[in-house]
Amino acid sequence: MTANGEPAQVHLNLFVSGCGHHTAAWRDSGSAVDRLGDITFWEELARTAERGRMDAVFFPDGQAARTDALTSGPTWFLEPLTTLSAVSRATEHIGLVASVSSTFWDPFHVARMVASLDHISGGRAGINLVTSQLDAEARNHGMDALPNHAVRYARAGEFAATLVKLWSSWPAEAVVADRQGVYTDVSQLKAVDHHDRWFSVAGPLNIPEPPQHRPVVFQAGVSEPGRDLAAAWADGVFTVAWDAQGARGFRSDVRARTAAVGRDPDTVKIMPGLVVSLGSTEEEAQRRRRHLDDLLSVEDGLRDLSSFLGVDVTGWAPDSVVPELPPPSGTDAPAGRYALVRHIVDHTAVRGGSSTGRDDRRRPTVRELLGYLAAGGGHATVVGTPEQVADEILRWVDCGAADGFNIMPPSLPDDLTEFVDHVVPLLQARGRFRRGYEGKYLRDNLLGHRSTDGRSPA
Ligand SMILES: Cc1cc2nc3c(=O)[nH]c(=O)nc-3n(C[C@H](O)[C@H](O)[C@H](O)COP(=O)(O)O)c2cc1C
Repeated sequence: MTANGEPAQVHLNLFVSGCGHHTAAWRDSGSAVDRLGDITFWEELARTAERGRMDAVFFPDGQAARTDALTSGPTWFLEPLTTLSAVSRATEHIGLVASVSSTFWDPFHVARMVASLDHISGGRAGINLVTSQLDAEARNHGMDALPNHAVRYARAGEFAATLVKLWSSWPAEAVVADRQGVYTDVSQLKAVDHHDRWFSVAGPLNIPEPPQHRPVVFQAGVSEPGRDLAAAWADGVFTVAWDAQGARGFRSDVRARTAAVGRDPDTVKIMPGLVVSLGSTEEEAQRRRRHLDDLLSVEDGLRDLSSFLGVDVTGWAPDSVVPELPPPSGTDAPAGRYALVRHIVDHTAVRGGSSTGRDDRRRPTVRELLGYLAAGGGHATVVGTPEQVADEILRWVDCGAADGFNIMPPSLPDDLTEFVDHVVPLLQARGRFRRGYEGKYLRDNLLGHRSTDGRSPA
């Protein structure tokens, strides 16, 4: 519910990933595996998402070739800000969001590139400010390993503060463009003069203020410092949640932190990922999904699962229900991964229902578990009819678990097209999703009129 008692509007982003979020999607005969370097593929996806009136298209990013995984799939992608510059010319309304690493980038570069994208797109740029995750990335940027978590987040906070100062350092009003001879009223320029622990930036930015004033900032970390970073600086949070209960706790915590720093919690939109497989019946949706799961290498999947669990499960039969999980090994297995597998096995409904336990009939089979891990690995998953998917989206929003979702199609473009053609109209018919873009800017469409000037937070 909104403050005036209306049911809340849903927000939807398209979260792109190669041929789709299912790691075996590229092997499907109709996949776009030969188009990953072809800009028209990405333009078409963005146009489909725009036809579905989605808030934004989101391109994740990383800074290392995944040589460990390159044999089993195309894990590369075009550099997102470059790609989005092209996509902006093929679209008119949809927001354009790229991940940017505060660990490897410099705030002046990012402020300049994102301000440029905001100008090019007429006010549709956004970033997902991440702190990066792999030592392999650090080794491409003059480091032996990633800085520790606390250091990464300390730098991220200073990075965000510097970005915001840079974006407002050459106010739009200062550009007079008087052909008699005055281009900029330099008395209105604001020195940045940021000299702190990580960055030393004199400023001002060498581009006038972007149309949105402040391009939209998302954040995607779940740790305490990640949540605090979101509370201080973000307009939205991308998160991962297997069920509504966990998501609800996370959302209320981020909202409380946002209020504690003096910002209106409604100006931070919490958007978990949602993996959606559709069919005109539940059985058809299940069949589509099983088709992708059948393309997975069971051998590779069981090897990865063995490392998650810290015990050898390579002998598990693919089509049997997952056996009782061995206890955590205590030493070898990453605790978060073990907990995730345990949670999926214990809380998953199978018959093609939802990951939330609504249709809880039996535990998943080994192949189904590998499929859940292979498509979004821990993000909420719905396999069902358009009505079931729309119901699930509204159930999460109405119980305070989400403001909307990052839609993660298992296979692209087909699962996106299905979503846009069959789920979006249902949400619109129920009065819960826009039929046209309300605003010119991403910030307006995501946040409504609350912060159109982009000059908050306090
Ligand atoms: C939906 C989503 C998208 C993410 N995208 C990226 C990305 O593109 N690049 C990246 O390095 N990290 C990405 N991350 C990882 C996080 O930003 C963050 O670095 C990670 O969760 C560790 O931070 P934490 O300890 O605060 O959770 C993403 C996380 C989520 C949930």
